[in-house]
Amino acid sequence: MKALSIPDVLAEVAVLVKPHFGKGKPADYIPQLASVPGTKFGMAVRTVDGGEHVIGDADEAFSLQSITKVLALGLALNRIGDEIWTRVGKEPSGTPFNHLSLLEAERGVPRNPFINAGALAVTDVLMNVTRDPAALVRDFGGFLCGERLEIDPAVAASELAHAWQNRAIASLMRGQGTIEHEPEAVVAAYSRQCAITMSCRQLARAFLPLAAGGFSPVAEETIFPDRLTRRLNALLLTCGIYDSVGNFAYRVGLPAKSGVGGGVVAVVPGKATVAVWSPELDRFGTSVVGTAALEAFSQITNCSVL
Ligand SMILES: NC(=O)CC[C@H](N)C(=O)O
Repeated sequence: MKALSIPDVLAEVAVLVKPHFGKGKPADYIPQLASVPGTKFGMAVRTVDGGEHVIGDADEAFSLQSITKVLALGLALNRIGDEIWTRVGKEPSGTPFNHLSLLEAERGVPRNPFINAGALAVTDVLMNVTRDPAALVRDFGGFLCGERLEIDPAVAASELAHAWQNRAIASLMRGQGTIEHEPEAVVAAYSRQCAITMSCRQLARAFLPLAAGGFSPVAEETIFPDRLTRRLNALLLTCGIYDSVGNFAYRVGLPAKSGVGGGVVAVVPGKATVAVWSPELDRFGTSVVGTAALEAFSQITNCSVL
């Protein structure tokens, strides 16, 4: 990264993203998320050497949604290791995150752990080690950011009440043997996991091991071996932004994960994590302003890994 100070960069980014408000819209298929004001914008940078810089609504908690899939995968890899890859692949899907078409054609084995099918398979694995996988993921995230986290019960209930597509995915996988537990229980656990909330500041802290060779400066503990950290970043780079991951890599050039709550967290390996939140989404389910902010950040600081 260039020598420009990070607070100056954040201030510049906040100006540059202004024209992008109003171009997307908050998720409406989970009704509880539709009511979050589209004008929200927060951003946090945490550097591996302890720097922390925030701007805007960076301390307001938002719904993590698919960003939790990275934490769940990290837990599953730590608990059962490479066996996870017998249940789920490592390829970009090229289809929307909640689609079934490939799943049926590919015998119930999801393309990757970050589409809904893959995340449901990971939840199913975690159900073998705990009765409450969502609480395990919440507590893991809390450990990584050094603060207690919450699961928003209204968001969890709202998603579960409308989770017909995810029920279909889970049923298909149960039929094919990719998941072992009752589809309804897996979908309920997954919906609760998606409803975990964090602020940008907490999110940047929680993902710091992915920028620091697996070590968490916040928890003062090695979370992942270095090789696994590289592999998680490879998955983020190729599968973290669903079926617009190519466009995101072209514009931002960083491993990252988005969620339909409007959060996006990006990793600058060896240097920092950058978390941004803004609820208006593009048609692929990623924050419009969040992507623009990370694109500006990456360009100004010249931190793209590509
Ligand atoms: N892309 C997302 O954030 C999707 C998560 C959401 N809970 C779902 O399953 O549809």
